This record gives sequence, C-alpha cells and structure tokens, in this order.
Amino acid sequence: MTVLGSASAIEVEHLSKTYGTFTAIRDISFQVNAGEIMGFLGPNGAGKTTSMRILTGFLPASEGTARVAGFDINQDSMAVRQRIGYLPENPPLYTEMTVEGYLHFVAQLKRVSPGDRATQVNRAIQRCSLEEKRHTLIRKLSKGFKQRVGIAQALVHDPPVIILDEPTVGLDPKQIIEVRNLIKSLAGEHTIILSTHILPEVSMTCDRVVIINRGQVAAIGTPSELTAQFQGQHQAHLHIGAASETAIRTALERIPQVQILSLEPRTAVESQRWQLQLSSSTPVDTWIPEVAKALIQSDMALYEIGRSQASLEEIFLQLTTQERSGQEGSDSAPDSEIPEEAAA
Ligand SMILES: Nc1ncnc2c1ncn2[C@@H]1O[C@H](COP(=O)(O)OP(=O)(O)OP(=O)(O)O)[C@@H](O)[C@H]1O
Repeated sequence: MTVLGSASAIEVEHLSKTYGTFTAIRDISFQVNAGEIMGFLGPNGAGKTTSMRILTGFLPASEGTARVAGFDINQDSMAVRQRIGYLPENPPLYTEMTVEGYLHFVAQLKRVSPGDRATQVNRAIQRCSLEEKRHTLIRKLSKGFKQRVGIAQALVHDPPVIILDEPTVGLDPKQIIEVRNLIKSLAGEHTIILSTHILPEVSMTCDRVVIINRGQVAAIGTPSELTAQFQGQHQAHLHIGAASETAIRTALERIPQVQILSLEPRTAVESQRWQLQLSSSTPVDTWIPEVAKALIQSDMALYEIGRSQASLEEIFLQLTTQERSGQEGSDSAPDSEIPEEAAA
C-alpha cells in the first residue's frame, strides 16, 4: 500500500474519463482539506457523477489519479473504498429489510469487525436521527427517511471521507433542511464532497466549491472568493422597453465585448418590458454609452441603467452558459451508453 502524508484529505490530479470517443471529464484537479465540505457544482451532464464514481473506486479513470486519505485510487482501490462512505444518486437500499438490519448488513460488507458492529450501527442511527425508525421496514419509510438511511449506510464504517451525490433530490423543503443540517453536522469529523446541480445547496452547506462545466473545472474557491474574483467582471443592469427579446439581442450583436448574462421579461403584467444583465471584462464606462446608443437607435426605450456586482448565481450562470466553440469533445455524449468496463 502507498500511504502518502498529506494535509488534504482528497487530492485530485489531472483526472480524465472517456466513454468510447466521448470525453466526460477532462483534466480535473482540485484538493479538499480535512474536515471541509466541498461542493461539486455543475449543470446536468457536467461530469459530476463520473468524477464521484472514479473517486469512490467504482469506475477506473482514463488518465490522472487521486489520493483519498493518502491512498492512491489506482494503486490502492480497496484501501480507498474502506475510507470512503458513498451515497449514490439512487442508493441501493434493501427495502424488505428493517433500518437496523440493513445497517448491520452494510457494516458487515464494509468489514466492520463483529464486535464493533452494534456500536457502529447505533452511532449511525443516532447521527441520522433514525432511532424511532430502527425496526421499520425500509419500504415503509418516507423519501426523507430513506435518504437518511442512505446517509447512515455511508457512515456506518466511520469513514474519514464521505461523498454524497445529489443528496436532496426529490425531498420536500422540510426534508431538504433536515438533510442539509445533518450534512453540516458531519463536517469537521469527516471530509465531505457534495455533488449537486442546485446552487443554494452550495451556498447554504459548503465551505468551498468546485464549479464544473462540460467535464472541466471552471472555477474553485469559497463562495465569497468566487464573488470577489468575478467582481473583476464589470456588470450593468438595464430596464428596457422593446418589442421582443430577439430585437434586444440583435441590437447588442454589434458590441462584441459585452456578454448577455440574463434577459428576462420584467414582470408578467408589464408587456414589452425587459430586465437585462450585461457583463464584460472591460470597465462599464467603456461600453455602456455604446450599449445605450445601440438600443435607442433600434427604437427601444431605456428606463433604467446601473452598475451591479456579480452574485454567486450569476457567476455560475456565466461559467456554465459560455459559448461552446473551441470546447470539442465534451459537448455531445454518444447516443448509446458505453459499458463501464469497455470505457475503462
Ligand atoms: N456509461 C456511459 N456511457 C456513455 N456516456 C456516459 C456514460 N456515463 C455518463 N455518460 C455521459 O457523460 C457525461 C457526464 O455524465 P455524468 O453522469 O457524470 O454527469 P452529471 O454531472 O452527474 O449529470 P447529472 O446531474 O445529470 O447526473 C454525460 O454527457 C453523460 O451522458
């Protein structure tokens, strides 16, 4: 076994994965510090599940490597699996078992010694507030409780690292808050990667975030670092009267240094009124007169204009809706699924 001393609990280095000729993730690198909750945020199909499955040892990488708690995923896959608790998107719960019976079964699979099993199962039940459901059949549980059982099975062997793939999908708002609080309570003692396509999940739960788009890392940092970094992006918001969205887009085509971040009807009741958010790498003063001129020359009304600061939501939108040109490979997945052994 190769154990490398390291301050980071997880070190991902130049990971890539191809399915046939399709590149699902490309040259991904990031580190997660011990005790931290790292958000892994990206739109559907960005490559989150592929990355999580490689880290958990379920899927081999095509290139690159990662170390989890000091163990290399390529060289010491078994040691890595023992040190990770994984909640997949669809946890494999045995619905005809009771909560306690299932957790005992998982503890056995995870090689918890017979003498420690009862203690570990009780600990996981307590951590996930499952005491009252201990003897209930899993099939009789609500979705929220089933998700807690999914988290309990990830915890039962007390792993230093926990990986949660979309842990709140399908839950109602009350259950979402409960699961988020549970995840937060696990930080410190455990290092957590939380994969999600839901932005508020990251702002509310995570210490840092990796934004992934079309298989590549688009940004890494704390929510406030990312916001500060992107304040270099000069932004303005405008309230416009125009016949159509297309007319606004056409008018702005002649100002290439300006990017449209969002363009939406202002309210449902005000017809032909639009809220426009613009961004550029050059200062607002250098392009806003040109924008105003272009809109007015196209017979549009300008009701309001002002500078604005990028919110995390806008940064995410900006990073994940950029032009696709020059990003070959990750744009179109093959029509058919490539078996994972073949994709290895
Ligand atoms: N076995 C496979 N064979 C072929 N393509 C695959 C396979 N698994 C995933 N892909 C493709 O790889 C890309 C990344 O998929 P992945 O499931 O990792 O994304 P994701 O970010 O987890 O998305 P979601 O949030 O929708 O689950 C997608 O385009 C997907 O269609």
